[in-house]
Amino acid sequence: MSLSQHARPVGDPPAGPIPPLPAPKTRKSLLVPADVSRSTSPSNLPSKMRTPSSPRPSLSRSPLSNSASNLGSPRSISGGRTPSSPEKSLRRTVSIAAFPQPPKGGSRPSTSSSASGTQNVHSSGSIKAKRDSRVSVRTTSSHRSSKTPSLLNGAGEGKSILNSEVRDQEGSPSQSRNSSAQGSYSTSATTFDDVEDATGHSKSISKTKEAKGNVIVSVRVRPEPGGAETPRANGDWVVDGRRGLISGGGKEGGDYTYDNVFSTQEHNAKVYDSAAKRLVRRVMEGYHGTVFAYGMTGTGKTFSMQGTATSPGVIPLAITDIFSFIRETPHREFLLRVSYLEIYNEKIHDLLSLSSGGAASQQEEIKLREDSKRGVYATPLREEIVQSPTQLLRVIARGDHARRTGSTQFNARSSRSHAVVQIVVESRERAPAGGAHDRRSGIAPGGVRVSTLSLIDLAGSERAADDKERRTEGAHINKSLLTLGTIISKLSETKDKSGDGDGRHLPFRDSKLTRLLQPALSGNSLVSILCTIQLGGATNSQSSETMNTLKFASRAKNSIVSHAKRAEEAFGGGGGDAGSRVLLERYRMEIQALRGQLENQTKEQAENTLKLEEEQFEKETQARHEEQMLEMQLARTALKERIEHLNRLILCSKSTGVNSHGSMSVLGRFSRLSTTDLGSRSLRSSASQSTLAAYGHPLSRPASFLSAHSSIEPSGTLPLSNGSFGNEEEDDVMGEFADGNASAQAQITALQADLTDKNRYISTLERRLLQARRSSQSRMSVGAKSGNSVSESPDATALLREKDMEINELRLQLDDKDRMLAALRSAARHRDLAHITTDTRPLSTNDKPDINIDGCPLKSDSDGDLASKGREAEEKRRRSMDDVSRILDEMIHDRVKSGHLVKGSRGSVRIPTESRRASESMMNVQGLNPSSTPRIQSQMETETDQASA
Ligand SMILES: Nc1ncnc2c1ncn2[C@@H]1O[C@H](COP(=O)(O)OP(=O)(O)OP(=O)(O)O)[C@@H](O)[C@H]1O
Repeated sequence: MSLSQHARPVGDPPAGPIPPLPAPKTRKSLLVPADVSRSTSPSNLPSKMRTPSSPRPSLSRSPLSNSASNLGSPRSISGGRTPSSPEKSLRRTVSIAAFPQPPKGGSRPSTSSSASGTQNVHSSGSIKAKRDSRVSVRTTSSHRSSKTPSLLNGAGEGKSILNSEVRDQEGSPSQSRNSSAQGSYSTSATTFDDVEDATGHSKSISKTKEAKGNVIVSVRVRPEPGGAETPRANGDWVVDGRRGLISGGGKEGGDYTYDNVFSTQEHNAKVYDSAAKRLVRRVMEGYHGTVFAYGMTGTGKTFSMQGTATSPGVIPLAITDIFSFIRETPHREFLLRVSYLEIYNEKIHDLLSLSSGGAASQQEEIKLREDSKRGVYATPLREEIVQSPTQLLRVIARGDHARRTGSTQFNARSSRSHAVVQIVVESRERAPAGGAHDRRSGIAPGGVRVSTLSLIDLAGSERAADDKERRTEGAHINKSLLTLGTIISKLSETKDKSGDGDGRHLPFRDSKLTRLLQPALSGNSLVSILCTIQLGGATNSQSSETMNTLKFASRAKNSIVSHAKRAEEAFGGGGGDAGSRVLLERYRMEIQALRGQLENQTKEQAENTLKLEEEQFEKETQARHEEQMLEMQLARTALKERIEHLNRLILCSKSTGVNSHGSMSVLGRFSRLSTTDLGSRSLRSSASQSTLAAYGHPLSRPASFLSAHSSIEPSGTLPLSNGSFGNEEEDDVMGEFADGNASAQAQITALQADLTDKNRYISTLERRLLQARRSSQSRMSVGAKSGNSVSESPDATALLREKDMEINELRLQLDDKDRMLAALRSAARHRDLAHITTDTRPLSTNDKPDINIDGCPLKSDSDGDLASKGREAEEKRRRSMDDVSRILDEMIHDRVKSGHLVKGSRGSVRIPTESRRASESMMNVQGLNPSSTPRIQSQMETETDQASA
């Protein structure tokens, strides 16, 4: 929420509560000058620096000469003002020559050329800078000693200031920044040896010192807006960055010593290096750390914490360092999550959940809870896991955008809330079993370590505001800061009494800010407090705020004792909130679980693929079988047709084979059977025999014999001559046809019966085909599962052999049929010959046929009539025989032509090999038992030979 700018006349009397001011423990030295004019230090204001809230017309501004050309040479800076009086030009010196150059290209400025020595804020409004003969251009404001184990690498005692020469050699880090191998942005401070960790003990360091060293208090003096000189009204102030000393402030003032004092020329990079860098690295090693900026509104808290694009502040530099540390620590893995909240009017808002407009009303109320492991924490709070500095900076920038700001008397864009960035660092050894102990970081292998870095930009204290909204905000801000001040004061009292400040009786709950800061203030965390002041405050309230800030900083330095310990390593498998909070471990477990799932899925997939392949194979097999079935069906149809055809032929032959004397039965064409061996079985019966065997019927089924006639077409029905079959059966049959009318009826009946028989036969064949297919299928699938081909299976081989045999049998049967055909032809010829003989013999009454050729009883007429009728009948019969022979010849010719039959050398016909192949598909037809085949074959061969002869 951006609030409208509110201009307020300078010099309004302060209003609102101010923190109580316990007597500072620092010595008071300087006299308060009656007329302190503002003097200003050079300000290297970055281009994107915020503009002051309102110009102060009362201030005389004098842009300070701060060009690079001024660097390196002592100079006296004279502002636009004339010094009011020479006696107020006090002894202060400032190494103006060491003022930093403006940052170039957005990179962090080198602080090697930063100001050092003392800075005298001259009452005359000018700054006299004298180069300290002993001191180089380096600042001496921090790092008293690099060989102490504390956060400061030195005693936290503000007054234990070492000789500047020593500090220059040892304590002050090289200000140059360089890029690491990975291109990371690191400072010289990263190369500091951690004595405590390297040696593994800190025997020589007293506990108190260490505890004190875990709290850093720094004061940063903000340059006057627009480079104006410090007004003289507030007395002379001496800022000695090298000694960490600020002294002055008139009779209210005194000498205040801190861990770091940053003069107006110090850049953010320098501030970070001295005040926060070490703490940040400690956080990466497992300590909790809190950095907060405290000070009056407009003094540069946000500037120090956030910085600008050209001069990044503590937060972006900490982020850079966090990722540098991660890169430099390959043996550990890290997980970072960040949250960002603000306390506005004593309410907590999640800045990462807020839209840029700051839709706070829609948010769930965020409360503070306390947990033995986590300490005090806000919930529910959005946490974002970040993987890169850019990502982290973007998240924070989003929060910044949502933060409430408004215009105050001293700051056009004043933060109206306390903002807390929390970066939770989870880390663990990459190879827990490896045992590679990192000496530099001192991190032992184990579980997950969780530490928190809190970066807090407090809202500025403000005494008065005209605007109601500002007043409300100011009241809340002041109340929380007052509580903070109270706690700090009480901490020092408690410490003085009991020796430790466990905070049992401290009013942490009086404000959300102090509640949130409780773990840090109670000693669980490393603490760095950055107090910002503006020495050239034109108003009483400003100078009083400055004094308050200085006193607060002093109290904090003396009161807060930190016993921060490295966070214990937690294992995600363990219960409890702490365990469940360890995201790194949880993620690792999740990854493991997911990996397991993935493996299972891969297995399942493989199984499914196998199944699919099997199914595919089965489908293919089925398709093959269907093809085979079709082939078999075709073959069956062909066979059926052939049987029908042969039956037709048999009927023809039978009808033609009957003569009036019965000397030539239907089988008479087979001369041996019909004339010489009437008692023997006819070919028809032989054929039927095999057919019946195939049916599984007993041989004694006359109907089946007749079935041979069934397929004959009514038109093709031939009249039987008066004759009988050579056996009883045949006689009976003949009897049926003896009468013309009856014979038609009988023929129909016989045909129907035959048809039934044939159908039954066909269905039997179909059944067997089906059975054969099924058994073949099951065998094939068994073969496929066992990985063997069907042909390799002994069952399959046996089956094939069986089928082969059946095929052979079928072939033989077909041969039988062919031979029968040949025999029929031969019989027809024989009968013709016999007929010629009959023609020469006179007909006698005895010879009269009982039936005519049509099968009708002959009428008893005169002899002449009878003779003539007999001749006619004979003539008819001969014609019909000729017709039959012709038809047979034509059929055979057709067959030969079409390749279904092959003519032998002696005129015999046989089935060609190719045609036989078709019958191979009948391999599954089981039960066609050619038991009589050899005999028939021999008979037929004989007949065929005779016929061809
Ligand atoms: N060290 C500095 N060098 C240059 N400019 C500074 C410095 N400190 C502060 N400023 C400028 O002063 C103005 C106010 O600073 P900033 O907003 O950081 O103050 P603040 O303490 O955060 O105020 P508030 O409490 O009202 O938020 C900004 O324009 C900022 O750029």
